[in-house]
Amino acid sequence: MLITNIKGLVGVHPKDKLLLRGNEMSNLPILENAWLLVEDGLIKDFGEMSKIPALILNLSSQISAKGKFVFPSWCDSHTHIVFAASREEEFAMKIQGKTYEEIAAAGGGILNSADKLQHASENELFESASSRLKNMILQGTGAVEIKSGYGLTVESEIKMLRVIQRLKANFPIPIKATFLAAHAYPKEFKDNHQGYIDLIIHEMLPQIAEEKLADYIDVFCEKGFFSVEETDQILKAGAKFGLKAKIHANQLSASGAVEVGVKNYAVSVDHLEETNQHTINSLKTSNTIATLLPSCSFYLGIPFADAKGLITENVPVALASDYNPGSTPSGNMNFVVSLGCIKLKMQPEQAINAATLNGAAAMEISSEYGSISIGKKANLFITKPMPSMAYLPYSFGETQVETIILNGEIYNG
Ligand SMILES: N=CN[C@@H](CCC(=O)O)C(=O)O
Ligand SMILES: [Zn+2]
Repeated sequence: MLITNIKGLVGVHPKDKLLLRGNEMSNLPILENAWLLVEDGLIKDFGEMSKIPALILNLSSQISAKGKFVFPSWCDSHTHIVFAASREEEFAMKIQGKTYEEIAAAGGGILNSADKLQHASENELFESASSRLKNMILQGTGAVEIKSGYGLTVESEIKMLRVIQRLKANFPIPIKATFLAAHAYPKEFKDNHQGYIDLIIHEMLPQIAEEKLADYIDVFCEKGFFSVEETDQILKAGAKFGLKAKIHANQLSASGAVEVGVKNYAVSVDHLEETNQHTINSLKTSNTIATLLPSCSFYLGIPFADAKGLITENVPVALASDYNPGSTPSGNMNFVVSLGCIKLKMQPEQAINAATLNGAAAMEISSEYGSISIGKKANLFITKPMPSMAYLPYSFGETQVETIILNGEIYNG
């Protein structure tokens, strides 16, 4: 497949650039008036139209992208798209002024989702997650991480991870699975935290490792959920089974979650709405990525993370959707990138890098995805005609994504 007359080929980073931090985040290389050749699902070559080799121009399968931009697909490194039911009754409670913590304490929140998921069949979960994933892909997402965490029993956590495994087998994009049984304490373990942690460590983890059902381990480290000490214990147990950490940190309070993540070599610490200088200091000398989820802040009305502070201090920042039924009922990465600019005050270049190359890095797949480089997977999208690259985040709420290409082939859903 040959794409010609591309107004702007976005994100042509050198192939060995696997993660961006500091000033590098402002550098989004764009090749103007370009062509791109795809072969065997990979980016074979690209260049300027004025220098296109005649041999290539004779290829039969050509797409003209006149006036349009080509982007690497969004890499969404934090989602919870396997769930049994939406929670719009909580939406109404939120509008009345109830906080996330109050809704959870009133039996809503994660436990509400867990109750519904425990009663859903694997097939039902697969069907509904497939439809969400298909919609995300049609909005430009070409790599995704998906968490368990609405099971909260051995059987239902495994059920969720099996659904993710089926999604991996049935979708043409890379999918990473994260084991998040430490998402909330089930009611029966409310006063017996160690009992539930033991269940995670001694019952769930061995089975998950045995069946290779997860790539990462996650903990919701937060007041009222899992303490720093409990998080440490669970992450260390996960590491023994070969699962690296990606954790929910500093969403509602600066509780020491980021620090325990860094201490356990987390690939990423996610959320960070409650960022302070201490949080930033603990990250700046580590290899941990700060994954920010601005559509969660937008929906819950909680603070937006300090993206600028993190970038200034050389911390690599990724953007992800956090798609879930409670705090972010949307997987639209175009909106996430717009919010990155509008609310996190990231420049369009920074936000796009954060949602592509750094998102891929937060799933440890940036050697194959997240930028336009020769030899990388051809997961891309072509926009509608646009005046400039920045028009995409600028025109929030209106999709600019027109054609999806996955593994070098057009994807129609
Ligand atoms: N904070 C923890 N987990 C999700 C929300 C889960 C839910 O409310 O169902 C999040 O990332 O925002
Ligand atoms: Zn989350």
